[in-house]
Amino acid sequence: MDTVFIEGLEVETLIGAYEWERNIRQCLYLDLVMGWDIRPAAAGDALDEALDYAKVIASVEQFAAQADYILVETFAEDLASMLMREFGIPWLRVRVNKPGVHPCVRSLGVEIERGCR
Ligand SMILES: Nc1nc2c(c(=O)[nH]1)N=C([C@H](O)[C@@H](O)CO)CN2
Repeated sequence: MDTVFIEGLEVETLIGAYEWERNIRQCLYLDLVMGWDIRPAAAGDALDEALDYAKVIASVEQFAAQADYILVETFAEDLASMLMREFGIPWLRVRVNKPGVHPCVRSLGVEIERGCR
């Protein structure tokens, strides 16, 4: 399956299990790989046949701005569901990187795949 990807999308959101995290906004870095047949868009050189990554970014930013989760797991699940529903994406991989959590770790988080390839 063809894919459209977005790597290292930086968003700010309310997320975390600890008390000190409930009053701040933190940065997450998101990597998205989304299944999409790119042939119709390529054949007509037509944006309206493409999975418009500018629209995906806008939706993700809106989602993150309104989100309030304890776990990165829940953030990833709900983001994946929203994108599949809103854009008709049949399969995707969502990786949520939460930086600066541990002094010995550059980044940690979760990666999920949902839907059918
Ligand atoms: N599997 C997870 N473990 C932890 C999470 C999480 O979201 N998923 N979150 C935390 C804290 O919020 C931590 O990131 C704060 O530094 C701990 N473990």
